[in-house]
Amino acid sequence: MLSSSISLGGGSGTERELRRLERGGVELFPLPTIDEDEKDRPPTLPSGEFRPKQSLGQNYLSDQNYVRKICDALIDTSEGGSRVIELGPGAGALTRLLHERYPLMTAVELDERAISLLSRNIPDLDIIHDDVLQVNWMSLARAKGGRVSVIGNLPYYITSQILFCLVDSYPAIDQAVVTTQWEVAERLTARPGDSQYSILSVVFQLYCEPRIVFKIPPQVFFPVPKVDSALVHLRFPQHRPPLGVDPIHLKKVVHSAFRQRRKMLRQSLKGVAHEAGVALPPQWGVLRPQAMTPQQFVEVTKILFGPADEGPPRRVWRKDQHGEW
Ligand SMILES: C[S@@+](CC[C@H](N)C(=O)[O-])C[C@H]1O[C@@H](n2cnc3c(N)ncnc32)[C@H](O)[C@@H]1O
Repeated sequence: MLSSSISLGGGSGTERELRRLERGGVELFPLPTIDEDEKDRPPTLPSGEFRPKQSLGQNYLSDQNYVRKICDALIDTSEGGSRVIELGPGAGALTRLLHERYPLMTAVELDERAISLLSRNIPDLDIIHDDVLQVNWMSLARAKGGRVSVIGNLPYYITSQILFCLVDSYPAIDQAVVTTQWEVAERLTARPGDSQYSILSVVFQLYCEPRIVFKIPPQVFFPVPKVDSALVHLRFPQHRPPLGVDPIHLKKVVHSAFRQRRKMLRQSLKGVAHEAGVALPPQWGVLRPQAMTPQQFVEVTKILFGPADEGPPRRVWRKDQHGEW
């Protein structure tokens, strides 16, 4: 049962109340109410529900302005929003507004406590109770009749892995509007020469068009994280030109090059070139990964392994185990 609620809308009174409840051993859980009259008020925090689990990356959105801004960044035109997929709805901060706009949306959540709460508060919400890393995006898009739009305030402990899953299933994805740590957003969008330029930059800029929509301050989450966040928009082009190489080979090249990011390719790709049985031409050997465009990584792969069909979408970029890069 939902019991007494207190406002999470900021102010020292709220903070004091939270600390008092915590000291009293009351389990806290930030739940935005779904009462029509309450729509524009700050979210509320009923006691007696459940405590945010750090192990599930549960930092809940507690600021209605940001809830609205995030939802506004998604434009999906499928009928009833049937192709909108929310990852990690939690207590429903985004879900409430998304479901108003996209009544046929689907949400994927692992935490049973959140699922039972959502089922009570939004009874006709379509929920998949599963690990987001187990979602078969190709089947889901087939079932939905087309490429899907992904949205979510992501659990940060698996952000990159979730995003790599989307890349591995690129034909199934139209767009993704997701929160990430600010540093991850910088890496996704960094250009050659930037200090944040990394594997993430190369891979995501080859498969989609990543863009930072806005910065998000820590204070709009509960519990308050230690880092800034960003809303990132990834647009997956419907007709991306084929890479012209086997993505498994490309992964070998990109990973080996960035494993020794300060070294020239003639050093960092020695093992890969040996495996391919090809000597890297000297003009390529003197390059360093930090200065290479994403397309140049494709070119090096082509030189070493030859041109190839990209093959069907499959697990290439995501790791086998949970974990960040
Ligand atoms: C950062 S919270 C966001 C909650 C809510 N959308 C909000 O903005 O307040 C991340 C959510 O992802 C869920 N989650 C964490 N790991 C998951 C996984 N592997 N599969 C599905 N959901 C997961 C958590 O339970 C939590 O509800």
